[in-house]
Amino acid sequence: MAVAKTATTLEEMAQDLAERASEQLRGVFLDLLRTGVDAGGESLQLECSLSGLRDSNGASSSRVRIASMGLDTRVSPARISWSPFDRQTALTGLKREPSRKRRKLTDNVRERAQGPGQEVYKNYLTSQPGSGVDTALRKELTLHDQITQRSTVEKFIDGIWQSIYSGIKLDPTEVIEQWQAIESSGQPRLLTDTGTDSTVRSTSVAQTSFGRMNVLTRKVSQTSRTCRSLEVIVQAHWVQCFDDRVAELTVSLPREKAKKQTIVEACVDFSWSEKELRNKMGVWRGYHDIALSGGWAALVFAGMGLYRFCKYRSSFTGSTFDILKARKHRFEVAADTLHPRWRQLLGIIGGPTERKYIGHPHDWVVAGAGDEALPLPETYHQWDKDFSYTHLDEANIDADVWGMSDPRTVSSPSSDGMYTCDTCDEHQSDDPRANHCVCFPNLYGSVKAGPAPVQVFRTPNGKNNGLIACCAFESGAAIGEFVGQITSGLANLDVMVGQTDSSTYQIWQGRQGNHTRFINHSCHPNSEYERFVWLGTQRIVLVSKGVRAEEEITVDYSDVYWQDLDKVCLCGHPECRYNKQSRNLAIAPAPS
Ligand SMILES: C[S@@+](CC[C@H](N)C(=O)[O-])C[C@H]1O[C@@H](n2cnc3c(N)ncnc32)[C@H](O)[C@@H]1O
Repeated sequence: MAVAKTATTLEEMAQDLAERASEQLRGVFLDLLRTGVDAGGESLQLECSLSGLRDSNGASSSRVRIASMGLDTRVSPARISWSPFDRQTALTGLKREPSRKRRKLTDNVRERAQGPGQEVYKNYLTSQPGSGVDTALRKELTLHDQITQRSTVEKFIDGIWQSIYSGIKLDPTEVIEQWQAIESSGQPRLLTDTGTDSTVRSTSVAQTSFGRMNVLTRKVSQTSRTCRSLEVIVQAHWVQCFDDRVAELTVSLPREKAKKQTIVEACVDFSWSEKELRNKMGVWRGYHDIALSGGWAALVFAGMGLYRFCKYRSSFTGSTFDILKARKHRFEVAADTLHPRWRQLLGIIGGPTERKYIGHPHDWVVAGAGDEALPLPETYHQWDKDFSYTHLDEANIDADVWGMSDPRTVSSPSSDGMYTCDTCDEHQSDDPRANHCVCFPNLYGSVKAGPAPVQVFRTPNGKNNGLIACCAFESGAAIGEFVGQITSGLANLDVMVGQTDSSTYQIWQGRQGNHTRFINHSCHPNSEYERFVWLGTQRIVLVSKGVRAEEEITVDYSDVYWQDLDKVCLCGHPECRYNKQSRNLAIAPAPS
């Protein structure tokens, strides 16, 4: 392949090819491993190279390896070793120094470790003691680690979920407020005001200015994020207007001429060269296509990777758009319920600003690919016409049963008024500045993390609703506390039984609780309940055993639950203990 282009373009092309090839090679090997290929104890190497490249003097350079993957079937389980785009070799091959831009773009190692949605993979890397990220990436990865690597599309979708579930606040009024603050005084007001913001509670001079700087930085970052969203909305909409103008001109002109004339009109208005406009248009069309398939929420909440995703377009395939289409209503449920004002941003292009999904995120049950979400009560009407569900953040004690006492209490504070964690031995406190226990930081002791990135979904196989993970939960991460009404004496209802040295209690979630209420049983679950004591009170926490994005979250309800139940388990696992066959066999074993 002879290439005669500028260094930047060539490097970009090599990077683009490397990314595509790496993804393909990995897929090929993973498919082989999944089908149980018998490579006869061999070590195989698959390589992808660029050859015929010329350096700046026009001389041929050596072959440049852009991706390589090894499969070692001599070990069990078979291992894949992966060498991504080797910038050093590639650029030596091209006899050119990496440009500053390229250095950033090709630094996929760091991006892989830091990009949104990389929790599972990131933890693999950081769990290698003393290993630098670069060396860790080159380490041999097990099949499981390889599978948990996310494709470009999956990473992009992770980015959307992460920003929807993060604390970012997208609100056009913020932009106006910040602008007015600058215009009215020309001073950085937050730095000179006495400050009434609740986050500014400092005492020393440095603390005071740090606190104010925190507030200013938060507000400006938020404003900038909102502006960026406005920018991509306008640019995506511009593409629609461009297409409409071309269509209009096509009535009297051949299509190519109509397009050309529309570009010229735009260049005049933008004061840009045609090349500049065409480059921008390519990216903006990407924004337009994302909004068209995944809805405006997908575009507005796209993470940091949006520009890159649209610039390189290596994942712009029909299946990517199908994946986004399938999630459109799911993104909207989360965006509407967690960011009630986000649709106001669409006002800038005269788009619809009315919220579609109102209420709590779990007031809605997301349905099959591309279907609108259903109101939660509707999904229980066949059993209870008046079904309603109260969302709780904390357990609620049934005073008729327990009066003013909490049956979950297991210990009192020590003489200094502090509680110590019996797992990590550190002080616990609801004040993040005084807390040292890091056992479940997304649930206790830290600044409250946002809601867990999970949705109630319609199961396709007769279990009614279930809980689906939008993002991966690495093994050991808390998915939520089992929150409901703390009571006792209920019979014939699904309850969690809790026990301390002095009492036995039930947690009932039938009509009040949190998302853990919707978790189904599996004989091969991906999460489990753990007891944990927070501030002297027993808590039951749902902990991941390694949940992947888009997977149903399940637990094992235990044999005690199923024993005398007149029900069949629908978990579908090959080793299901309570499916129709297992139950029939248990009742009438086949004659030997
Ligand atoms: C705590 S709820 C889970 C959410 C429930 N699917 C719903 O729609 O409300 C427990 C109930 O879900 C159903 N369920 C959970 N796991 C199941 C499984 N593996 N097979 C069949 N039904 C299941 C049973 O009806 C069970 O009583």
